[in-house]
Formats: sequence, structure tokens, C-alpha cells
Amino acid sequence: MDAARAARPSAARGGRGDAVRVEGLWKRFGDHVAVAGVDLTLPAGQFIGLVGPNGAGKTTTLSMITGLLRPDQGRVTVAGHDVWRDPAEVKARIGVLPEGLRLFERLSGSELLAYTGRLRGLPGAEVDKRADQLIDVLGLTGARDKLVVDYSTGMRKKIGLAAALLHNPEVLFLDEPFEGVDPVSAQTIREVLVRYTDSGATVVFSSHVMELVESLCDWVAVMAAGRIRAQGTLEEVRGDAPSLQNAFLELVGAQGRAAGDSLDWLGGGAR
Ligand SMILES: Nc1ncnc2c1ncn2[C@@H]1O[C@H](COP(=O)(O)OP(=O)(O)OP(=O)(O)O)[C@@H](O)[C@H]1O
Repeated sequence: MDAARAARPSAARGGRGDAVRVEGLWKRFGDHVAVAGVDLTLPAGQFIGLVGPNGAGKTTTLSMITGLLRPDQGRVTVAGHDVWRDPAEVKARIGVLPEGLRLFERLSGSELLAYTGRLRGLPGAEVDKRADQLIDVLGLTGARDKLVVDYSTGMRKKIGLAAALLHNPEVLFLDEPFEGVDPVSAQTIREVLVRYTDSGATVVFSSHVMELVESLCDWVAVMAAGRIRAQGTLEEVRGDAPSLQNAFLELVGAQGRAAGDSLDWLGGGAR
């Protein structure tokens, strides 16, 4: 267990009700079933990882939970409000860093945050204060006046995270927040998120990086082929396996697959 996680107070992990409840969620794209009857109960105040192989349905599920994509069937409540019946209540309580984040490219980082804060209904002075602090903590001070179009991948993730946090949401949803982010920035993002969950807020993030999920998360849901294969505390999901990676490979049925057996032509030497 890493030091940041070990140092967290137990109150932040305690039962405060459910941040997210998902019942019987389905989504088809043409003939393809992307999400096949997902039920999830994600406790509040926890660091929650949604893991699964490519194409498992993580992004589709997160998009339906956050009100970005309408399910074919099923019900989602976030912080006690129905996402599709009560969208304004839900949107006020959540922050989202989606996959393929679209930003206003012709605004500078600080203008983007000012605009986002005003959209969220925050007073101007409060927006400026929070934006300055987030820009500073996330190491974007030198880039605050640069246009977003000129930001690197990692800088885009960080300004997107700042925009998602600005209104101090109860639940933060992050799709692959650490992808394309350098180790120093990743550590900064981790610290910001750990501090945020320590205050009782909930983070739900998707990732392929098991070591990261194992070191950060209290609670894990494993998804494969549109279904939830396991959900529970990190310890429950890991079970007797030596690591989350091993448990994951067993759960998604990839254990023992001999990678590359058929690639006998691949390698140095004869062409
Ligand atoms: N808009 C779409 N139209 C058609 N098929 C889609 C669409 N979005 C997702 N899919 C399909 O649904 C399945 C689940 O995709 P999704 O992006 O949710 O998976 P994922 O678990 O997030 O994958 P990854 O880890 O690779 O990002 C995939 O087979 C994908 O091709």
C-alpha cells in the first residue's frame, strides 16, 4: 500500500451511502451489445477503479452514468438523483473528465477555467481564487496564458481535471486520467485526488494499469464483454491472487493465453 493511501483517514472509507447505483444497464450499437445488463453499487467517499480489457464497455458505461449517452435500458442514480429524470441535479453534483476530452481550444487555460466556473454559477472572485490554486497545484502556472490548442496531452488532462474540480463536485468521473501523463504530473494528480477523497468525495476512474488501481483504489469493479465480472473492496476482488493483475487475468479469462505462439516469423534473423 502506498504512503498516500495508507495515511488516509478511515472516515473517508466508511459507509456514507452510495455515490452511484446502476441497475440493469444496457447499450447496443447496431448488432453489437456494448453493455449487457450492468448492475453496480459504488460507495461514497471511496477511490473506485473501473478496470477491464479494451472494448469491455467501460467508456460506454461511464458515459451512461454521467448523462452523456442515453441507455437502451436501465436506471442510474448519482448522489441519490436519477441521471435521466433529474439531469440538472446530477450535473451540479458531478465532475467529468471524459475520454477524448473536447475543450475550447481558442481559450487560454485560465480563460477556460473562468468560463467553466461562470457556467457552473460560481461568483467571479471565487472562480478566480479556485482557478489560481488549481493552476498552481497542477503545475500549469507557466502555461496559464497559453491557448489550450497549444497544450500537450498531459497539460490537456490537467486543465480538464481542473475544470472538472472547480465546482467541488461530490463525485468525480475520470476516463483514463493518467494516460499520456508524465510520472511527475501523475503523482501531482494522485495527490490532488487523494486529498479530494479524504474530504469524503468520491472518485470513479477507468484504467488499464493494474498497479495504479491497486495502489490507489479502495473499491474495484472489473468489467469484460459488457458485464461486471467482480465488484467489491480491493481485497475482495483480489481474493487469494498474488496481485490485482493476476486476479484480473483470471476474471477476464486471459490467464495462460500464450501470447505470440503463432508469431513464429517475428524476430531478428531470417526474413
Ligand atoms: N459509438 C459507438 N458506435 C459503435 N460501437 C461502439 C461505439 N462506442 C463503443 N462501441 C463499441 O462498444 C464496445 C465497448 O466500447 P468502450 O469504448 O465502452 O470500451 P472500453 O472498455 O472503454 O475500451 P478501451 O479500454 O479500449 O477504451 C466496443 O466493442 C466498441 O467498439
